[in-house]
Amino acid sequence: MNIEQFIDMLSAKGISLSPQQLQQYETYYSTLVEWNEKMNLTAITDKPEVYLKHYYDSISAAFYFDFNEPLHICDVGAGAGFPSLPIKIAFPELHVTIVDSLNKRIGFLEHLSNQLGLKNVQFIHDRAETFGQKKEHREVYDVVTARAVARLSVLSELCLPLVKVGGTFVAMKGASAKEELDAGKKAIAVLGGKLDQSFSFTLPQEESERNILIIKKEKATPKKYPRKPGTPNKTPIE
Ligand SMILES: C[S@@+](CC[C@H](N)C(=O)[O-])C[C@H]1O[C@@H](n2cnc3c(N)ncnc32)[C@H](O)[C@@H]1O
Repeated sequence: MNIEQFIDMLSAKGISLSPQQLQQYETYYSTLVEWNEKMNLTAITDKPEVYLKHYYDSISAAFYFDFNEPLHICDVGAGAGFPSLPIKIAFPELHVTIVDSLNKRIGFLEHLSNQLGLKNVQFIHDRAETFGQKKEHREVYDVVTARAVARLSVLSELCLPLVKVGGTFVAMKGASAKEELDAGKKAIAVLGGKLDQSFSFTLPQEESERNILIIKKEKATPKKYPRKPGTPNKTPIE
């Protein structure tokens, strides 16, 4: 996907980008590729592929969920910033907290955020299992996002405790979404969530299936979740 196609396809979805926002995506790309030489951030480095499989794919969540409000989102296991940073560039009013268990990636995100001049972003080095037990992060986020982090049953245990009651967990999944949903139904219910809607689509210019699951937080998550890493006999809630 070249930049003109990126602009046109987003515009067709009602998302228009200013020259400054387009410059931010360009700076994101050059910083990502530069730091990727020193550390493992992404296997995708070809520019049109980054625009399609990282930026456009990340922003596709906004085709199904309205980010056009000053919501506070938490992105669990964002790695090199996906999906939350492409979304933040497109919707600058958002407040974004990223939690990732790999400190090197947090270092990259801090540098990137300075390069991009992002405001209202926070990067935290922690495991979601411990982060979600901290009072200041538990059940406070309007929206929690996650892409390519874990199976839905496990991911729900990491993400739903962070969502405030009435808020939303947006899980970005591949072709295994239906099977993961079947296996994850119990976990979602135990953790206080309920599947509201799911959307299946393919990215432009390629065939692989994408699924966006919109899971509403209906009631508080029991205090024992998320269980700590190393909890004896810990198996997914399935
Ligand atoms: C495969 S990468 C995906 C990164 C990004 N979400 C994307 O779509 O490109 C998974 C990321 O999740 C982080 N991660 C895995 N388990 C985690 C946990 N329990 N708590 C916090 N971060 C975690 C890893 O450090 C890694 O950066």
